[in-house]
Amino acid sequence: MTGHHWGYGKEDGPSAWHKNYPVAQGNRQSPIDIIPEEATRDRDLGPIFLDYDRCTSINIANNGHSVVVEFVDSDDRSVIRGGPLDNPYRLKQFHFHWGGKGHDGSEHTVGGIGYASELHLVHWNAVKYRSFGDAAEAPDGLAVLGIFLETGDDHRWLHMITDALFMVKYKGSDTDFKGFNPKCLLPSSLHYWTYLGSLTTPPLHESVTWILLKEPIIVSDKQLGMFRMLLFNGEDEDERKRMENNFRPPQPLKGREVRSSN
Ligand SMILES: NS(=O)(=O)c1ccc(NCc2ccco2)cc1
Ligand SMILES: [Zn+2]
Repeated sequence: MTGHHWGYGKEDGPSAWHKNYPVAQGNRQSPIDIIPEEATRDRDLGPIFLDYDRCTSINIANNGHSVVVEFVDSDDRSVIRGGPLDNPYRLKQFHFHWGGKGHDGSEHTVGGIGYASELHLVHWNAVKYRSFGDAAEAPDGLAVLGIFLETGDDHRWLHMITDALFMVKYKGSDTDFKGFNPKCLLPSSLHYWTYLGSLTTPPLHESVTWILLKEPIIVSDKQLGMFRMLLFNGEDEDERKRMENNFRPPQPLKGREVRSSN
């Protein structure tokens, strides 16, 4: 891996990340396999609140690892709060992880079962830290809301995203993406599992309070197939590598507790 280039291939994929990022073998790595019957039902664990009504999306981009929608995070206009969180955390971006055609591509698994895809809404603790970068290096710096995607009928709002993917086919491309509220991507229930973990891609910082919704959203095979039109490589590179299987497999639990909302 020249420099700190990493990917999802045989040579630069998750099994090689520890060479440049030794924390890959740390004690609070993500994702994990969630075993529902082993999760602790914690009566003190209240509901989460997603105040996204004044959220401001900026753009959609292909960063060579996933497709990312970024938000204005210079004030508390869109935050997640409650549940396991002691402060409100500001929404910074969301992105997806997915598999190859007919293959699962979620990062977390539930009772050893994967989903077709997983959506991550990334938030940072702006009460305690001055920037996302600083928060990303702190044990209570980030909160990522994970939502599983299961295949079935078309998702009524996902087309807003899939319609824009042709504009960001190549690594390093981005385009305006204003007025998108991720509330439209939530399932009906906000019941969740939560545990202390890490970023699931390098730099793999152990700074994430994970909040995983139990109820998946339903998207169609066709919609998911649109994500596979994206490429890992830039327009200038001669090799065309379809962006798929951009997920890290489950990591050792190392004695961590997984809690369940009521
Ligand atoms: N898949 S995820 O939700 O755990 C996730 C979320 C955000 C980042 N950001 C990468 C980063 C953080 C600091 C510098 O660069 C990486 C991974
Ligand atoms: Zn992610």
